[in-house]
Amino acid sequence: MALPPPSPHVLRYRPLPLSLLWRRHGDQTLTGLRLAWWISLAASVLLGLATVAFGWSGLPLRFGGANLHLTVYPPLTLCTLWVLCVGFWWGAIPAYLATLLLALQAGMAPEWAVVFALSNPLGYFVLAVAYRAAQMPVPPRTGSAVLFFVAVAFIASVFGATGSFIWSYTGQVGPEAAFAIWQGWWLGSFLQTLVFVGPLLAWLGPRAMVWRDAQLPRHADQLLPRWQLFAASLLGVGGVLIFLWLSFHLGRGAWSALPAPTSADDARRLLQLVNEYTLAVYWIITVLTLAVLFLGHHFFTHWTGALERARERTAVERDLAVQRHHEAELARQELAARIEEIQLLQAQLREQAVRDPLTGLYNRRHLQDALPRELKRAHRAGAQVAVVVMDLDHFKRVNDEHGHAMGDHVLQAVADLLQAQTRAGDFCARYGGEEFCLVMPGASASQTVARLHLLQQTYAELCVEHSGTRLNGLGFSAGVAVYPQDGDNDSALLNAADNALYRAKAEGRNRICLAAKA
Ligand SMILES: Nc1nc2c(ncn2[C@@H]2O[C@H](COP(=O)(O)OP(=O)(O)OP(=O)(O)O)[C@@H](O)[C@H]2O)c(=O)[nH]1
Repeated sequence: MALPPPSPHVLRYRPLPLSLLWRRHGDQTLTGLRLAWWISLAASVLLGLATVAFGWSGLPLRFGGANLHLTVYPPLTLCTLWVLCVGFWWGAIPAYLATLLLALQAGMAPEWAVVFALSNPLGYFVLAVAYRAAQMPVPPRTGSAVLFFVAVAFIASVFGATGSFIWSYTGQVGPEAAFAIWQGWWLGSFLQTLVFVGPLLAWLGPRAMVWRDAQLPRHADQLLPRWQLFAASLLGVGGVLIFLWLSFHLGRGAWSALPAPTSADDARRLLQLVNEYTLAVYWIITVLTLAVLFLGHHFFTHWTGALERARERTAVERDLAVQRHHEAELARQELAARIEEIQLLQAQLREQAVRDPLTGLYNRRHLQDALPRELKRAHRAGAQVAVVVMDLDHFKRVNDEHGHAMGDHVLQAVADLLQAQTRAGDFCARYGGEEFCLVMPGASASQTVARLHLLQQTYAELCVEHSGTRLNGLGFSAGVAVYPQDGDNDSALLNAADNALYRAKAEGRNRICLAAKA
């Protein structure tokens, strides 16, 4: 069945708790996993015992000019797969039991066998910590995953091969044989890991991990504790140093145990020992080169990835900022339009508050505000201000004889006339029903009277037409008061003009009276 390619985080090392062997996980019973583990445990023990029974423990091999006794240990392959695909304890326990029983069967003293069996779990511990710390994909399917796998497998093999010393010590072998056993042990488990575990892990690993993640979905990526990174680095450096030290120490022991060469055979043995001795140095150089390659590749991809992510983030933030700026500009324009609308409405309201709706002239309220201002200005300038109160004559008759609508038309016509015939700076207001007030800053009494006569003449000639009725020959009376001589404030002036108007009405209408003549 073709599997979809698993995401990189699925392929990272994620140990499962051993408690899954006896505890339920949600509604998963995980029977298959448990059964597989028990079968592996039994197989490891049987294969371990068979190693001794059938004498598989060492394969003589000539490698790089050195004679080696490669240790072959099948449970190692099985248990390493469990460690990397499922978790440390899942592989460490079968490996420990298999080695323990093997050692006892081989006749090792039980107190030594108990310690001896710890060597493989020690190597597994190194594997597990390194994979957890590096967060590398476990299946060696990419260049950096292969480099990492080889480097870590070497260091784990060195730790796992520490059992060779107990084996040599309890077996009472000489220094020369001890060196050969050590070399064969670590190299055997290293090659086994590369040749069997590597390909199996590349093929089986992704399937096992996809299955594991489907059964036991991960909740969140846990941040790795710093101590694990530190421990992994320490184990890596420590493993290389232990390997160097042990190889040199054992090599020197084997060297000094050799008798001085007296024959060609002795010289060959010496040469062979030198070969084996230098092989250790080659391995260290190889592993260090792999480690440097891995780290270089890892850091390079990490940094370029971080740079790429930062570039993408910056581009997204820049687009966002441009979009926000655009939105802010739109909002600003919208706000400006609204403010303009409000200001227009406010101006309209202000205008409505000071205007008379029928004639469009200023109303009495505005007159009360504006007249004192004009008087103050005139006071500062030492100027005169003429205030006229005018009243249409016999206006009641217009209403009575031609209707209220005609009356309104006449009022509007008077307002138009006043606005047309007043100078800029003068202003007119509707003072009452058919009463108007004209304020003429800077005008003298005579100028005002002359202007009013002109208005009277135009008004008399005016022809107002409404609903087929024409009306003309109209007149008005007016009273004039001039600041400052007729009053020094608005109400005094209006009173004086009102009184003059009263006189004009009393004297027969259609005339202009000055307050000064009272
Ligand atoms: N059509 C109309 N008539 C108004 C308005 N305001 C006041 N009037 C009328 O104006 C008339 C004023 O009448 P009066 O005060 O007797 O004055 P008059 O008839 O002009 O007489 P004199 O002022 O004495 O010449 C009344 O009939 C009011 O109803 C208005 O807005 N429209």
